Amino acid sequence: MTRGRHDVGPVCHDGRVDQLWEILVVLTVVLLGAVGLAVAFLRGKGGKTKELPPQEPPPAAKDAPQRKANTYTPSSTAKIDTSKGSTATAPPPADTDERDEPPVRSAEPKEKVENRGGTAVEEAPAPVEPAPAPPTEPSIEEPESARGRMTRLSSRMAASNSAMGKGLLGAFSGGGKLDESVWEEVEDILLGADLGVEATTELVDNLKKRVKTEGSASPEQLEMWLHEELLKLVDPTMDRRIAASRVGDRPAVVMVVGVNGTGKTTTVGKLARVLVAEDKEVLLGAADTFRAAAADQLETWGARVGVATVRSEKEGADPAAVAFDAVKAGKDEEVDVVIIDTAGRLHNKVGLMDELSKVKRVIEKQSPIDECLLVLDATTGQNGMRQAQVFAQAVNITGVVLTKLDGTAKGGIVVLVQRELGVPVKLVGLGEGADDLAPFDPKAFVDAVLD
Ligand SMILES: Nc1nc2c(ncn2[C@@H]2O[C@H](COP(=O)(O)OP(=O)(O)OP(=O)(O)O)[C@@H](O)[C@H]2O)c(=O)[nH]1
Repeated sequence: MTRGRHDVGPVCHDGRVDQLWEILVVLTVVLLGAVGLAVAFLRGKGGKTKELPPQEPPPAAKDAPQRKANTYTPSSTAKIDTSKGSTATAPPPADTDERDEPPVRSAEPKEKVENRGGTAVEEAPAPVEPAPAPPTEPSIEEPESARGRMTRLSSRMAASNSAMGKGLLGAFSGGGKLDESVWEEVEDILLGADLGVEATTELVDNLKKRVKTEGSASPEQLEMWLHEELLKLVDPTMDRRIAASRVGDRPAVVMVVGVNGTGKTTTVGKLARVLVAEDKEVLLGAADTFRAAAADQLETWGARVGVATVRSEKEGADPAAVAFDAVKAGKDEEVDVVIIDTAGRLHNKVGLMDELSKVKRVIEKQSPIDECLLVLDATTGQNGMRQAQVFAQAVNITGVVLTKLDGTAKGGIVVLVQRELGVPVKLVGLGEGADDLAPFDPKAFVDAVLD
């Protein structure tokens, strides 16, 4: 028994131990299961994509300055920022995991990257091979050189003035039979072309004299004399140079005046192009503060050829103050020439003339005015001449720009205006194109009219 008990004893003891082990195993399994569930639960929760707060735009985009209008800031440079399109930089890395990769240059222009704002990171353009920078977008136009423009544009003058030339040559085609009716016809044609009474009489008288001296004349001979007499009237001896080079240690100052609609602002823009083509440093002054859009128009003209514009952001600002600032800036920046656009319209004529005189006086506190160009619309004929006289009383006109000569058969206005004002036509506008302004060449003009 004892043995049995003894025998049984250990068996009983072993059984309890087994039970204890079973309980322990079950407990362990339950505990592990609970831990597993907890971990799974936590994982499941944390495994979901965390909603990120809205991303800030990449620093490059956020901090990049807004593209400024081409407005001159006297304290900084007179040149506009011509680097548009040339400073394209790689966008910031799309993901922190990729930061170790070498920086690449974005194939896209910087502007586009900036415009995307916060989404730029996710939509970063595919990097391109780190290669030489892509060619920059040409943002500055290269204006046509002034030389040869008259030749290019003379066909436009010929087209509109061919009636005058054809009429004159037709009148003389009879050769020797030059009776009074022929001379009257010639006079009518010249007067119709706005040559003016004085110049017309002079030309006809001179031709009559030559015919009288020679006894008779062939149509070819008459054509040659007509050419010579017209050229004499247009006067190739006048100095038609534009004062656009530095005078000593200051820039040349060019003031542009004229009635609104004659093409003044357009002419200032075109003139800037002519001068840029001649490697001049130009600064524009938008002193036409009467018409709100005039400064924008001028600024756009300038920006096309990399020329800055001094302007006021305030509509109706004092034009004299703008002109003063422009000339001062031109001096500070040591440009070659400052061109000032002025208003052509005010509530009344006296007001306009007073304003122009004031602009002139105020500019002269900074610098003498080297050139004062009057812009005249060739299509307005005698009416334009009356306007010219009014301007000539307010400011000292040194030259005339005759615009829209492409659209008129009245080319004789060139002679008339020079005679009435005693100043040369220096430039002619022969179209709406940016480079359709040419230095006036008397011979090319007469050739275009008669050929
Ligand atoms: N056909 C032709 N059109 C021209 C010429 N010059 C200027 N124009 C046009 O004339 C119109 C008036 O030009 P603007 O420069 O705005 O005239 P503006 O004298 O400055 O006018 P305001 O600013 O109102 O004083 C524009 O449509 C020009 O394109 C030219 O030589 N030929």
